[in-house]
Amino acid sequence: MQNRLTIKDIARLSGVGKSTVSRVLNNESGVSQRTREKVEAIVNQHGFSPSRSARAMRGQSDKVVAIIVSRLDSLSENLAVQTMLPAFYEQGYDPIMMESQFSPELVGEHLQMLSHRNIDGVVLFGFTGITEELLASWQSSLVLLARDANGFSSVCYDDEGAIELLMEKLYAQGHRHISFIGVPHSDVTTGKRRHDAYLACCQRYQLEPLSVLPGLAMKQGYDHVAEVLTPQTTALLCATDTLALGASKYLQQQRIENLQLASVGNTPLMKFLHPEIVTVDPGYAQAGRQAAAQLIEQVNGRADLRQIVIPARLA
Ligand SMILES: O=P(O)(O)OC[C@H]1O[C@H](O[C@H]2O[C@H](CO)[C@@H](O)[C@H](O)[C@H]2O)[C@H](O)[C@@H](O)[C@@H]1O
Repeated sequence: MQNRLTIKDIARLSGVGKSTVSRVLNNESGVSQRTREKVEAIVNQHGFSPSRSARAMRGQSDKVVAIIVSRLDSLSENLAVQTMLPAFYEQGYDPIMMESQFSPELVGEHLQMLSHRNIDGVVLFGFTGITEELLASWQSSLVLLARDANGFSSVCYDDEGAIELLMEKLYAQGHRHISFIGVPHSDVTTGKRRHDAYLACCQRYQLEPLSVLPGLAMKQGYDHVAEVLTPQTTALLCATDTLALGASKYLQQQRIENLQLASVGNTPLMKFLHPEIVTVDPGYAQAGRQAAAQLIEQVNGRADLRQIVIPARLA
């Protein structure tokens, strides 16, 4: 019933004009107490709420934001979303969740749909293939997470810093044969930046690098870890906790016990299963909070576009 009634119907049922109903709905002055109560009674009786399009035409906000994650099963993205949601709720925003599956086409479709729905803003977990052109009309109402783009607000992780901290720690522990399992360079952040940082550290510490870059999936960690294990290897640096979980299953099955694992993530699952692992916290929780705060400030005209980088820290 709620969706079928229009302001015109409420006006007719209340015996007043449309503009009076509009004033009551917007809590504006110029309406007598008696009329206000009469209109409110009709509104409540019929569970009426003005349509999205009517509100949009009046330039009013629905206080709805969209969060486009890349994968609903990503541990790291979930940690960021977990702090983002309360930050939005606190400010009266209803978040809706969508998934891109790393497809720029799907992001384009989602954004097009959202632009028809009077959405206030979007937090987009960015990835390789997302272009400034694709996001062009969202400049003031979008915050990118995990990736930056010219002319857009973003909250990024310090990929190089995270690897440097881990390499420093492993080197200080006496490891001189540190292998690396990561993600292909087509993925600029988790892939290229983390691997390049590993190679640079190997050069700095005069270590022989040995790496394999299978991808983001746990099974890939399991399937490929053997390729970087030699009789000399004493430590294995994993670009993500998920890869480390896959690798550790392999090590367990093969009863390889004297290898120090290290990874970027510090996710609760990793801490629970492998408290002995050396991890770096890239700041997923902080990133979620900051992205939500930036978006809210931005869409309310209280903040300029900002590029934020969350510092990594040893856990
Ligand atoms: O295995 P996960 O818990 O999913 O963590 C793996 C990495 O996920 C994130 O990076 C990936 O998604 C980003 C969008 O959120 C994308 O920009 C990046 O290219 C992907 O690799 C996260 O940013 C990394 O810190 C995680 O290590």
